[in-house]
Amino acid sequence: MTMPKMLVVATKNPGKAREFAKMFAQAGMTIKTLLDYPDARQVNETGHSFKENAQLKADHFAHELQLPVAADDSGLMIDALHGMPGIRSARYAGDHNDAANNAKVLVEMGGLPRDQRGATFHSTLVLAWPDRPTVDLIVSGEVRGEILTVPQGDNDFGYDPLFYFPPLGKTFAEMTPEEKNGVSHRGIAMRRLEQQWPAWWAAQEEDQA
Ligand SMILES: O=c1nc[nH]c2c1ncn2[C@H]1C[C@H](O)[C@@H](COP(=O)(O)OP(=O)(O)OP(=O)(O)O)O1
Ligand SMILES: [Mg+2]
Repeated sequence: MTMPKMLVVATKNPGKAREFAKMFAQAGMTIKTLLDYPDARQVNETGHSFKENAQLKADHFAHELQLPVAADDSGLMIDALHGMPGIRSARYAGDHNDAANNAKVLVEMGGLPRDQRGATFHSTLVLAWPDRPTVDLIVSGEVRGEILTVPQGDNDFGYDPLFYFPPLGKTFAEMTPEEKNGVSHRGIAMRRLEQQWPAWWAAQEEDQA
């Protein structure tokens, strides 16, 4: 079976792009992202679950680019907010404004004590072959943590400065890329994808031949 040296990850988020570049490099692959295809037609994330949105993005961009594509839909589910912002994480307080989103989380959680600040980061990854939406490969990963009352750390990706991971005693924004990939929702999903994609890929290529 022949795995490609290059894969398109259908994301416009530079934080995700950075993490995927590193993780795929370890698997011997380089990636392109939507930042490399500025003219690609966009898609609205109208799904009702991480899985639906990841599938929507993967299928749309596989068709649009006529290439195999991986997509990630992810977000933060806060216990005390009944799972919000969840699939609305990117647009919780305004479109893709990380600072405003973080500020809104802090306001909504008010002065809740530490034992009521639990949260889950979720990532669903979908690998899609152009125009064959029924054979998507789907994996997911989750990690538990606590929402701090004050942001901590320099990594500027999304909710990372608020997400404290007790086993390492720091927030995702205070971790090295290796540390974060080692424990994160996206890292877990990625390792599940790595186990499954060679067989999946071979089956798609066989189908095409
Ligand atoms: O590891 C993470 N560390 C911090 N924040 C994170 C993480 N993972 C997801 N998040 C946040 C970012 C965004 O507010 C939302 C994802 O929304 P989501 O639609 O999947 O991504 P996006 O719109 O930023 O980029 P795109 O859809 O082009 O991949 O959750
Ligand atoms: Mg999005």
